[in-house]
Amino acid sequence: MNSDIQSNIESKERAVLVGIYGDTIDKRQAEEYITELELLADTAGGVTVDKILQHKPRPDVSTYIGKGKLREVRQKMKEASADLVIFDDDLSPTQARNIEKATESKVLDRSGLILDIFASRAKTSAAKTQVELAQLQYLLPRLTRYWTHLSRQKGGIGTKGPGETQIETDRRLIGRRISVLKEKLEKLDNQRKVQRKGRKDALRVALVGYTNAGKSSLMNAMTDTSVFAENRLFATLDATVRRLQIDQEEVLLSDTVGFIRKLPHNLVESFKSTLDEIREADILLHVVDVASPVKNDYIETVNKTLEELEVHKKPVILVFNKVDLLESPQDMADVKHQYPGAVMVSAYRGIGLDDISREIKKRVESNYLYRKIVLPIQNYHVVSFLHEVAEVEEESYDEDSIVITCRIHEKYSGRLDELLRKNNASGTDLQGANGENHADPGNYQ
Ligand SMILES: Nc1nc2c(ncn2[C@@H]2O[C@H](COP(=O)(O)OP(=O)(O)OP(=O)(O)O)[C@@H](O)[C@H]2O)c(=O)[nH]1
Ligand SMILES: [Mg+2]
Repeated sequence: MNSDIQSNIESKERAVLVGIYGDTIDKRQAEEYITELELLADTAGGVTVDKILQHKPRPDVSTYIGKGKLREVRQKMKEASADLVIFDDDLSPTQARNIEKATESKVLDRSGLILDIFASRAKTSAAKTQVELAQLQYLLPRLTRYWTHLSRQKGGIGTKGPGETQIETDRRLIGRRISVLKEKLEKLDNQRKVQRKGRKDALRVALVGYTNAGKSSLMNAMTDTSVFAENRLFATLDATVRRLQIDQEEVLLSDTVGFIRKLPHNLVESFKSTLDEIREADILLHVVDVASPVKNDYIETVNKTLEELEVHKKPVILVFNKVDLLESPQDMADVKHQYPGAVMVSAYRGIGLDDISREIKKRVESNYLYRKIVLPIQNYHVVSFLHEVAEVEEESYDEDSIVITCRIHEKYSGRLDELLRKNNASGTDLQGANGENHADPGNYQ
């Protein structure tokens, strides 16, 4: 065997995972969550040697699990020669300190682990800056001698990112570093805004979903490109945008960072620019791993995150990916029954991709209005605005007016109405794309 690989395996940190269940989550969910934590630990380069679940309706304020259970954890860690203990929840700085004292080993919580993965995965300057900011904000309240000292000196999981010297310096320095990073992010954000202006007219579609659902794979399948995808969590940290043509419609498809249960709050904040892709999208494709036994939980987590981002009112197309993994046609029928509007696809096999395009088209059509605009003559800037943003179908001029019939996206309605108001013009809604007749809301004479 290659000696590098050998040493890599040997150097893997051994982790014991700990979680609780009771009031808010039942045992089955807790088991799924701790399996997810195992995958997170694996993604971070660790190996899980034991998993411990305790029935405990509410976490203990000072030690999270009970004192007796903590002794058991310590014992099991010794037996399994574990290097660290990872909790499937966020620990308060006090809890973390107490647990560390009691177990005499490195302690990590869910946020710390996720931050560590993000740190090792960040490639671009923006992602690196965002992760460092989130890490420092996470670290600041935990910056006490004992905990930091022990955790940091041992190296390994939970210690990637800002180096030892930075962390050991006093809070003021970290505070200053935080402002510098924030400034840097603001600059990057402005640059992105400028870039985005150039593409404002195309339809914007964003892939969102739980981590590992197959968003990047779907992006690749739909656009015939190769965006990094793998069976580990958080393969994608930066938004990638690709062009796509659906009939005549030009579509910009963006891949985004995956969501996860209890995504650290400051991490969500610091990924603002990535999440702007979602905020600015016209349509969201919510990708779900259809083969997961906890897909309903995933859907719920994603919906909650979308709500937190205040984008839940956007049109969403639910896309069940990985249908190739379903064992029977009945499984497929069950999902269809539970989620009637959803699209069933396989990024691997290229199944159902046309259905996604068809759904996108359907949503787009329902967003267009047919309008007849009557303008006093010489209002050429209104004419050129219409030519810029709408599909002009008829245009006629006589001595005192210009009459234009056009198909216009509803997102321009506000701007158009304002222009009409300012210019003493009138706009009549003709027929919506869905065949309804609309009353005339826009006579501004
Ligand atoms: N069987 C099967 N596996 C798939 C399919 N699509 C994606 N996968 C696998 O699922 C895993 C995750 O895929 P990604 O495309 O990286 O998922 P993602 O949603 O972009 O994940 P993050 O970027 O980590 O949030 C990879 O191992 C893919 O190969 C599919 O249609 N069928
Ligand atoms: Mg991805």
